Amino acid sequence: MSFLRLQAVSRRFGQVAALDAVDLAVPEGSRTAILGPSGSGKSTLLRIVGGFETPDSGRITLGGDLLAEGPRTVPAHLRGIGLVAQEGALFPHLSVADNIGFGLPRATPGREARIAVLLAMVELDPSMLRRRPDQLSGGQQQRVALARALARKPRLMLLDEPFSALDTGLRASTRKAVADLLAAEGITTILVTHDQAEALSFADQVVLLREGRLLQAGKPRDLYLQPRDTTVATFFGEAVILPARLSGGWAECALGRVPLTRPDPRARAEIMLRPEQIALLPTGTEAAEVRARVEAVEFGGASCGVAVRLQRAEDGGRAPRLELRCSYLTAPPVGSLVRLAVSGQAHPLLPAGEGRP
Ligand SMILES: Nc1ncnc2c1ncn2[C@@H]1O[C@H](COP(=O)(O)OP(=O)(O)OP(=O)(O)O)[C@@H](O)[C@H]1O
Repeated sequence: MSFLRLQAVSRRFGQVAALDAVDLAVPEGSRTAILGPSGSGKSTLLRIVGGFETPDSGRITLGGDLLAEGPRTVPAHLRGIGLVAQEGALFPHLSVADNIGFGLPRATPGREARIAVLLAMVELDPSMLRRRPDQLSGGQQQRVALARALARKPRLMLLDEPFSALDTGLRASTRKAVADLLAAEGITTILVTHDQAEALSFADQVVLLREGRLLQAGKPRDLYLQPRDTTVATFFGEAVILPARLSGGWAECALGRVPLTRPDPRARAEIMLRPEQIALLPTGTEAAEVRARVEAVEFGGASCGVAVRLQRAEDGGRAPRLELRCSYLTAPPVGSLVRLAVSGQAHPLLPAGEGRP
């Protein structure tokens, strides 16, 4: 059952529809990542859920309680929602202990012990309690901000790009620590991020917004392997998109006959595969094999980009060029002939804008 529910939530700023009739269901204890290009409405959505912004129309409920019905809203401090912002926004003049304990009244029994437990939960050393925020690293500051948000035992945690100021290694380890902690505590969480890989690895549900509209919501694997249309497909990484004839759950395309992820009643459609589904192998002697000529190889560390031109076209068009990947250890030379082996299924795409939820 969904814990947080948004129904037809809209918000305009002058001519701009920051959110346009967004429906969203977030199950209890789950982690949802909101993703989208700059200006797509991610922060507006988070701020409306947190109670820092008011919707023009639509309805929001949390655990059955009404939070907003159009512009009539419950104030932020009565929602039981925690927020960790991009820069942590710690109080610079307060110690770590006082930052964490900020929302706990001084007279709370066991206050000091609770602060110590919260610090341990975010895996910081007790010696840090007396430090000020400027004596901590960026990752440590974000952990303190999380501990502060956890102190009031929120029903819902909102994370607004909390890892974006951290460098790559620290970012991954902090993200994992935060994800593990929130899962262990069973706290329903919404993360706003620009980072596709972060969204796919952090969340149970990924939501893609564009221009205030929800393009697709689903499990990370489904958004990656079964995107609704080309926009969603290319947002989540490199995609091989080819025209195909469809019949009986199969696609006939320049890569041969490939099974579909689901039956599709259309006779023709574009299909999508991820580059890692296509292996580059030495050519054999089979006449039916799919062959391609290597046109370019780009070294990229662990994996190389390999551009190949298929030797066959569908319907007499120009043979497609595919951008594939392989290990630098097995990268074929430019100009050589290779065989392509497809694994998994191809996903039929809808024309842009069709069949939105
Ligand atoms: N207070 C405001 N006044 C006017 N326009 C606003 C306001 N807040 C947001 N907008 C506009 O609403 C749209 C959505 O903004 P929002 O900040 O939600 O996007 P975002 O996806 O979070 O972007 P970013 O990734 O750049 O933070 C943008 O066009 C933005 O300019």
